[in-house]
Amino acid sequence: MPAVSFQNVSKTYASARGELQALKGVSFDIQPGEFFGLLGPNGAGKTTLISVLAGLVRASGGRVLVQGHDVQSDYAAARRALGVVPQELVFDPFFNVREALRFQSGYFGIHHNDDWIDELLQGLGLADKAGANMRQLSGGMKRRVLVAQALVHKPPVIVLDEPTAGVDVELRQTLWQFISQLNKRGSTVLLTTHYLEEAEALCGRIAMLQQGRVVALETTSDLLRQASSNVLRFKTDQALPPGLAAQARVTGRVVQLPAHNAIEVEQWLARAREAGVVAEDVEIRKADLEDVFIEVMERASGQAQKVTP
Ligand SMILES: Nc1ncnc2c1ncn2[C@@H]1O[C@H](COP(=O)(O)OP(=O)(O)OP(=O)(O)O)[C@@H](O)[C@H]1O
Repeated sequence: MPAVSFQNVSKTYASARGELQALKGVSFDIQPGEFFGLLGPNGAGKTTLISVLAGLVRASGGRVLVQGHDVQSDYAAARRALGVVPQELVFDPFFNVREALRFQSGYFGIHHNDDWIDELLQGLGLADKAGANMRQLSGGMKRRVLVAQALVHKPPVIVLDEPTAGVDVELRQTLWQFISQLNKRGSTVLLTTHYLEEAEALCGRIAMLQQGRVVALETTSDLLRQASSNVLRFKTDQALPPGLAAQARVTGRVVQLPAHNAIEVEQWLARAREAGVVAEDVEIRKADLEDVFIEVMERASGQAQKVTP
């Protein structure tokens, strides 16, 4: 049985400008023990899909099962199997950290949970903050508490919605070490993130969403294999000729061009030179998930419009 099963899920929001179809028939399964990434540009529908999974938003069509439990008709069982770390910092300012975690345990009918609470505090670098009031914690520390809260009932499926948005390197490392450990022990993880290098490093399989549709669903290694094997990168102050501009990803002075081999690299550089473009700091790097993401998004939208993750 899949850990999570999305079956033809659709969601239409009523908005001032009419109806907005945020999800258009999304179907895929996540198997037990997977570390699964859900990627897509802003507005693709990631948070909506996760909100439907968590029972916070009602789907307009289709259904979602968590370990076989329908998130609508069997809400309590589905919710118990899920640990959802929300994007926003929501917390009760009157509790200290340990009290907040005990309270959350009680919500799931779990008493005497201090052994696991201690393990969570330790694993998330919160051990010395157990007695601190939630109000006194920094944003990063609050985020750690949110993760601990989501895990307090030992859910088999962990859902992280952009957990590292705006957090420092140390918290990212602590978080990923701890979540990876839980994943090795058998937990299923569903992660949305705009940090593609994180997704590349952590996720075994990835779904990419665009405008409410799944446009790629593959193992991370298969996705990486699809990419042009290399990328030529250089800096320039000159404008690129149209032939190069159509193929290039340009960020400020930095130009990146897909290149399969040394001949293609030489051809790009020759064309740049002919157009009077002076290339500085030339380097060749391996294609990464960000390159694949951009290729997939451009292919899916059927135009050469540039999309940033
Ligand atoms: N409550 C709502 N009412 C109306 N429209 C909404 C609502 N929530 C989301 N939307 C719209 O649905 C679409 C999908 O939004 P969603 O937040 O799911 O995307 P996302 O992929 O999570 O984006 P981001 O990466 O920016 O978090 C967007 O066009 C958004 O404006």
